[in-house]
Amino acid sequence: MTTLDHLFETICNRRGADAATSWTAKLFAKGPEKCAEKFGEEAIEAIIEAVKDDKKKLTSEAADVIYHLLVMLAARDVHLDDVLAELDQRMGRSGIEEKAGRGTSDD
Ligand SMILES: N=c1c2ncn([C@@H]3O[C@H](COP(=O)(O)OP(=O)(O)OP(=O)(O)O)[C@@H](O)[C@H]3O)c2ncn1[C@@H]1O[C@H](COP(=O)(O)O)[C@@H](O)[C@H]1O
Repeated sequence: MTTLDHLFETICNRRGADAATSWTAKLFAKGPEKCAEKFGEEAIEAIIEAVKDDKKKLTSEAADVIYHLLVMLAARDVHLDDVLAELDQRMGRSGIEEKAGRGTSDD
C-alpha cells in the first residue's frame, strides 16, 4: 500500500470519529464545502512558498495540500483510486501496471 493509499484509508476511517480528537473528523463535520475551502487555503499557502522559493516550507505546504485534497475527495465520495485511474489513462497505461509497481499487498 502506498503512502497516498494509506492516508486516504485513514481519512475515510475518520468519518464519524470524535471531532475533539481528530482534525479530519472535525473537517468532515463542517461539510464538503468547508473541506473544499480548506483545500483552497492550503493551495494558496503552497503557492506563496513556491513564489518565495522556500523549498522546506513548500515541501510542508505540499503535504498539507495533498492531505486536504484527499479530505475534499472523501467528503464528496470520490475515491482516490478513481483519480489515480484517470491519471493512468492520461499516461496511456493501465492501472494494473501501476498497481504491480506499487507492490500492493491486497493482490
Ligand atoms: N496529514 C495530515 C494533516 N496535514 C495537516 N493537518 C492538519 O490540518 C490543519 C490545518 O492547518 P491550519 O494551520 O490551517 O490549522 P488551523 O489554523 O488550526 O485551522 P483553522 O481552524 O484556522 O481552519 C492542522 O491542524 C493540521 O494538524 C493534518 N491532519 C491530519 N493528517 C493526517 O491524517 C491522519 C488522521 O488525523 P486525525 O484526523 O487528526 O486523527 C494523521 O495521522 C495524519 O496522517
